[in-house]
Amino acid sequence: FPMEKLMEQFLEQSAQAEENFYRVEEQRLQAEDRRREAEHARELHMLQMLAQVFSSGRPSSSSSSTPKPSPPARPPVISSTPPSQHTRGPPGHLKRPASQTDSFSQPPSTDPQALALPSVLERYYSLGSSSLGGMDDDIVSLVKSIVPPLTSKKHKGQDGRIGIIGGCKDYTGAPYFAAISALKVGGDLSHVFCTKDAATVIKSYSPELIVHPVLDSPNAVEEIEKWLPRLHGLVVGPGLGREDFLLKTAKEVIERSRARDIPIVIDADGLWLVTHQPAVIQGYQKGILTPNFMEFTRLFEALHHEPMNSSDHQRSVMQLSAAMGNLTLVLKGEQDLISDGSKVYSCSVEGSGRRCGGQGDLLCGSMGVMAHWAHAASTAGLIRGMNPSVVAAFGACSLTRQCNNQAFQRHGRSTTTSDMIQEIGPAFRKLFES
Ligand SMILES: NC(=O)C1=CN([C@@H]2O[C@H](COP(=O)(O)OP(=O)(O)OC[C@H]3O[C@@H](n4cnc5c(N)ncnc54)[C@H](OP(=O)(O)O)[C@@H]3O)[C@@H](O)[C@H]2O)[C@@H](O)CC1
Ligand SMILES: Nc1ncnc2c1ncn2[C@@H]1O[C@H](COP(=O)(O)OP(=O)(O)OP(=O)(O)O)[C@@H](O)[C@H]1O
Repeated sequence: FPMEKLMEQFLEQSAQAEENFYRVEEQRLQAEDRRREAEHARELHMLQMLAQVFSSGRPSSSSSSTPKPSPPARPPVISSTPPSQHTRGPPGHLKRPASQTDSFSQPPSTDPQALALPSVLERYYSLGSSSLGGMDDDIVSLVKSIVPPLTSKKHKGQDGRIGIIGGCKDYTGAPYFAAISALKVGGDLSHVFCTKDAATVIKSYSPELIVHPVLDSPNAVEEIEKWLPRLHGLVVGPGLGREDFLLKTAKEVIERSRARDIPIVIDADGLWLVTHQPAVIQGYQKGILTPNFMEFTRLFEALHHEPMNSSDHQRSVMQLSAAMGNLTLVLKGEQDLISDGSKVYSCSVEGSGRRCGGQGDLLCGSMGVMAHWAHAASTAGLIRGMNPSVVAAFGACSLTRQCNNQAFQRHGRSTTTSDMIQEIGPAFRKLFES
């Protein structure tokens, strides 16, 4: 019947049309695959180039305890520079401060690969900070590798005996925060060397701390020096105050700790001392300074005898670190900028908008322990190609910010540093043990 024939034709035509559709769709998908593969290969190539640039710019970890000779007059131009120049792309919290001068800029390039590099770098960094992917992943895995395993073979003290130089009549909270944070991160013993009138107060906060009321005694340096052979790390400054006698004691303790090759983190009033006498720590590769913006500006202007260019923090951090003899420097802020004078690392782990006092004490206390772990790991050959002080700084910054984030989720506006300290364990597990 004609009707049957028509139907047959119709079915044939629709089968044909369907086949054509699938053929075209398959071709389209194959073309898409080829395009993706080409893009992937190009990015891989760019990342390899980037890795080469980074590895050629990395400082040697073997130089950890040897003071470097004279610092370069101008920080070297290295791989971290391009991200500071890009103007499009990453979300606000990932952006590097834009360079205002051209002293860090590369000459214009006609090489297509070089032209493509900024966009890959941009992607590389934007993968980085918020998700702990990309470059942050590399450093986070280094931080993981310095964390000592918990085994039944160890005795008390092996995972870190940390000394805090600070605590006076006015400030008892700061040394407590630093010392308890050192313990909560995984250090075994925390010693606080404070003034007599601060000691009972600090002891009463916590039975976990060992408190020595010696900082204002006439033979303070000798009293503290007795403990130095037992200490793995020193944190100088939280709640120290600025009295001349206390600063003089702190200075001599730093010098004697340096002579013993002990990692030293300097914060708060310790930075006041460094601002007036930079030589006390200059060139010491196991030293880390942790200034907030105010402390950084003071230190920068003292060393450079000129106002800081506050629109290019990245450059200023490199400059100051170089002027301090390639000391590791952490400029705390919306992003923490970490540099040992050769390049700048940014830690942007999400924190919160809550800025209660004492967060810097948590940071420097935990950094004291991590500095010990990082240098011990470096000596054991566990981390290569990266300055151990930078690894420790990055670890402590990530941890502090993560604690801030977690505490804020629970307590919101009423978050205090004590709430953040409660979060050290879970935050540490999340970042470094998962
Ligand atoms: N519970 C305790 O015991 C605690 C004790 N602590 C101990 O106190 C001691 C003194 O330390 P410190 O930081 O208050 O002194 P200092 O450097 O003179 O700064 C003061 C001025 O700087 C400014 N300013 C600060 N940050 C800034 C920024 N990011 N960006 C810009 N500006 C900034 C700010 O100026 P303002 O905004 O008020 O005009 C502020 O007035 C030290 O021993 C420390 O350990 C603390 O650890 C807290 C918990
Ligand atoms: N705007 C910000 N956003 C997110 N985190 C921040 C911000 N500012 C500082 N932090 C974090 O808070 C920590 C302490 O930095 P802060 O600038 O409060 O130090 P500080 O002023 O020396 O502290 P303290 O009150 O102990 O003296 C750092 O680890 C930093 O990462």
